Amino acid sequence: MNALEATTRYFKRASKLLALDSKVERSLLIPFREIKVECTILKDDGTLASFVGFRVQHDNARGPMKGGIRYHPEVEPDEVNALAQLMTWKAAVTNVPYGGAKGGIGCSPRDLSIHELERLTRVFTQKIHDLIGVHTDVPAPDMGTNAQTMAWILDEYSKFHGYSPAIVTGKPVDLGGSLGRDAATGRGVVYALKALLADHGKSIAKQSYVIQGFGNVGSWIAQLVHEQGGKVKAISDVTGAVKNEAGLDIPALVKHAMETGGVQGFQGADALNPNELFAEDCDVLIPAALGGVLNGENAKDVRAKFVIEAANHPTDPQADEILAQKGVIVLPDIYANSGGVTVSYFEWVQNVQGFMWEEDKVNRELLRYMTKAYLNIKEMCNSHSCSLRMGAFSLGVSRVARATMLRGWEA
Ligand SMILES: NC(=O)C1=CN([C@@H]2O[C@H](COP(=O)(O)OP(=O)(O)OC[C@H]3O[C@@H](n4cnc5c(N)ncnc54)[C@H](O)[C@@H]3O)[C@@H](O)[C@H]2O)C=CC1
Ligand SMILES: O=C(O)CCC(=O)C(=O)O
Repeated sequence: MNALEATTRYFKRASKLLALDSKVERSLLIPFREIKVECTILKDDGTLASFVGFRVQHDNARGPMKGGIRYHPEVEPDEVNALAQLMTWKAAVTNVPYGGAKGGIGCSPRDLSIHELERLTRVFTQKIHDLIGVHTDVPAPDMGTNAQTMAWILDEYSKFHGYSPAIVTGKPVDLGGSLGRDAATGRGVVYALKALLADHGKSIAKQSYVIQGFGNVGSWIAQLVHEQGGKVKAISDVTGAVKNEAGLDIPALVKHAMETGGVQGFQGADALNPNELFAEDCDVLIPAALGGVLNGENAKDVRAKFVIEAANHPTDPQADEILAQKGVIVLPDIYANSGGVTVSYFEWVQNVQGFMWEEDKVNRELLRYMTKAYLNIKEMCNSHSCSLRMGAFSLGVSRVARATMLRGWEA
C-alpha cells in the first residue's frame, strides 16, 4: 500500500467514525490543486540537468495552505499528495489556522553542489511563484531542505512580488525566521512524548531510545532527550547505524555528524546493521527519517513499548495493526511532529505583525499547543473508543469538515 492509499484509508476510517456526509468526504479528499513543473539547470560542469518539481495544495478551508518542500530521489506525485493531505489534518489537530500543502523535487541533494541547489531552488520558485503566496500557500523546510533553501525561495519570490519574508517559514533568523523554529519539530516531538509518558506514569529520563534519522528532526530529539536524562542507545542515518548499550554521547555524535556528514564511523559506539535498528531492545522507538519504514515485514520484531512518529507516515497500515496487536502504543505523525508547523505559524504571525518574539515565548507557546492537542486527541479517543491515530485523524478531519461546511459551496 503506498502512502496515499494508507493516508486515504485512515481518513475514510475517521470519516466513518464522524459519520461524515459522503459528498463532504469526497470534497475533503480531492486536492485543491496539483502542480507539476519541469526544472532544468546548468550544472557546475556546464551540462544540463532536468528535475521534476511538485506542489500539491490539498485544502484551504481553515486558512492559507502550509507545508514543507522535500528534496529526495523518491519524491513522486502520490507521496506528495499523501503528505499534503497529512498537513491538512496536522494543522487542524494542532489548531493553527492553516490548510495543508506539500512540495518536493525528485533529486539527490547530497549529489548537488551548493550552487546547483541554489539554481534548482530558484528555477522551482520561478515556476510556482504565482501559485503560492503569503495568504494562499506558505512553504517550509522538509527532508533535504533547510533554512538556506527557504532564504533562496524568499529572495526569488521577492523579485516578483516585492520583499516578502512571510512567503516561507523555517528561514534564517537574520531574514525574519523565528527563534526556536530550527529545533521546533524535535522539541514538539519531545513535548508530545512527555505528555504520552506522563499518561502512563513514566518520564523522559527513565526511558531508553532508538532513533532512525539524524537530520534536523532526529538530531534535535536526540539532544533534548539526552539533556533530560534519557538514554539514547542507537541511531541510524543514510550513512549507517551506531549503538552504545550504555547510551550514546549525543553532543559528540552531533559534532561527528557535522564534521563527516553522518553517524557512520563514530568512535564512541559500535557499528550496527541499519536493517536491525527497529528490532533493538528499547522503551521508545522514534522513526525520524523516511515514510513507510515500519511495515508488515519488520513490525513484528519491534521490542519498544512506544513508537513515536517523528517522520511523516513512517508506519504503514499493516505495521500499525501488528503493533496494536503487540500492545505497542503508537503516537501518530499528525500530532507527534506538529511542533514544526506550529512554530512555523508563530514565525508567520511574527512576520505579518513585524514583531519578533523571544525564544522563551516560542517554546512556552509550543508547549501550550502540544499539550492542548494531546488532551483534545484523548477526548476524541475516549468518545469514539479508538486508537491515538484515529483520535488524531478524527479531531483533524472534524475541524476541517466544520470549516468547510461553514464556508459553504454556493458559487
Ligand atoms: N523539518 C521539519 O520541520 C519537519 C520534518 N518532518 C519529517 O521528519 C522527517 C525528517 O525530516 P528532517 O529531519 O527535516 O530531514 P533532514 O533532511 O534534515 O534529515 C533526514 C535524515 O534522515 C536520514 N535518512 C535518509 N535516508 C535514510 C535511510 N534510508 N535510513 C536511515 N536514515 C535515513 C538522513 O541521513 C538524515 O539524517 C521527514 O519524514 C519529514 O517529513 C515532519 C515535520 C516537520
Ligand atoms: O513548518 C511547516 O510549515 C510544515 C512542516 C512540514 O512539512 C510537516 O509538518 O510535515
